[in-house]
Amino acid sequence: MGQRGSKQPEARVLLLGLDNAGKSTLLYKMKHNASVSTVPTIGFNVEMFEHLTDTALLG
Ligand SMILES: Nc1nc2c(ncn2[C@@H]2O[C@H](COP(=O)(O)OP(=O)(O)OP(=O)(O)O)[C@@H](O)[C@H]2O)c(=O)[nH]1
Ligand SMILES: [Mg+2]
Repeated sequence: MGQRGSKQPEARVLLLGLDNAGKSTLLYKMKHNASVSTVPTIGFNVEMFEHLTDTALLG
């Protein structure tokens, strides 16, 4: 994610929520742009992905 010199900003995002809230579903939807079936997460999920942002919105 984010090569050196890239103008695309990097961010580390912590996604917190109650059990069964849809955290994993949202994570994999953003990563793969697809709806995936999930099982309850033991521990935590860590994923890296690129997501184009509208830099104008970021200032
Ligand atoms: N109706 C509806 N169901 C959703 C939505 N997002 C997720 N679900 C369903 O909610 C259930 C739990 O989703 P997960 O993504 O596994 O939830 P989680 O927060 O990761 O759960 P834990 O890992 O157990 O904490 C699954 O059956 C999903 O299909 C949504 O936006 N709408
Ligand atoms: Mg989960």
